[in-house]
Amino acid sequence: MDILSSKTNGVLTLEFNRPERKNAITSAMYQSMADAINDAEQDAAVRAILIVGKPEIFTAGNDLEDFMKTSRPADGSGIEERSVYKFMMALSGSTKPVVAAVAGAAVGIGTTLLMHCDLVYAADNAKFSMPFVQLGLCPEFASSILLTQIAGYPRAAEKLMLGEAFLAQEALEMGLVSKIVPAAELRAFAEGQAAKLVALPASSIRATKQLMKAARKGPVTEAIAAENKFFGAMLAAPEAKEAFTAFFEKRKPDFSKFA
Ligand SMILES: C/C=C/C(=O)SCCNC(=O)CCNC(=O)[C@H](O)C(C)(C)COP(=O)(O)OP(=O)(O)OC[C@H]1O[C@@H](n2cnc3c(N)ncnc32)[C@H](O)[C@@H]1OP(=O)(O)O
Repeated sequence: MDILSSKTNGVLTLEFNRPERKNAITSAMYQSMADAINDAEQDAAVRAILIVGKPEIFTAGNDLEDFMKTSRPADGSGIEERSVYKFMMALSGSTKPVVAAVAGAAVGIGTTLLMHCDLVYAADNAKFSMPFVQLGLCPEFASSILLTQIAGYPRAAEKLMLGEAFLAQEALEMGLVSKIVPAAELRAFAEGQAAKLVALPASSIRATKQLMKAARKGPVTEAIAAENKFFGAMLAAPEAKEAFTAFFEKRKPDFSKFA
């Protein structure tokens, strides 16, 4: 099972469990997380959701083999049928509070998804990156506007254009994470925070989350649609093919031949 899913004491826990591939996320993994979150939405016994990885890796982002294999319409149409979209819509639309605990690398969508969670805890070994441009791609799932809101334009531009990785302390300073926790304590700490949410009045949590997210709902939906139009075309373009091939050939990509 590449995603471990369990419901215990009012918490749905989703755990990335593909360490041999650095928890890279396949279509099947997105689908299984989407199903679990949608199921939790209908289950009054679930009062919080916790997303975790392994102590050494949160996730290496979208599986690059999946990116290479999957052909999509270049105009970005049909996004609703894709499992990554189903997962991100389930996550960003969830009325339950979502806690994320990040240890090790959180790459690409691994960092993007955090912007759709409520409480984000980082281990002191956490490392974030959004190397979309390095892959010949562009930001997705509203990271183009959410990171800008969180971190301010110049810092967001540095992270989204240069795609350089940044550590837990910088993520805390820019407002991407709620707190840094020693790596050995991260899981227990995040579970404790989720347990606190479970004990609080669910209706108050729901209302608070709805109010806090209301202003960004429309812009997020619009950004996702706009990003997707670029993303679909870029995924099929030679720049991305060169980047994916270079990754698996363990060499630097050569973009010099593309205008
Ligand atoms: C819509 C969503 C968009 C996105 O999410 S875009 C982002 C896509 N992700 C990436 O570009 C990250 C690619 N991976 C990495 O950069 C590195 O990995 C890490 C920094 C995460 C870890 O580096 P290290 O510890 O040196 O591990 P390793 O030797 O590179 O990886 C171990 C095995 O895991 C496979 N793997 C790693 N990431 C992915 C991936 N994203 N998709 C598919 N496979 C992946 C490798 O190939 C390798 O495999 P083998 O042992 O056979 O050489």
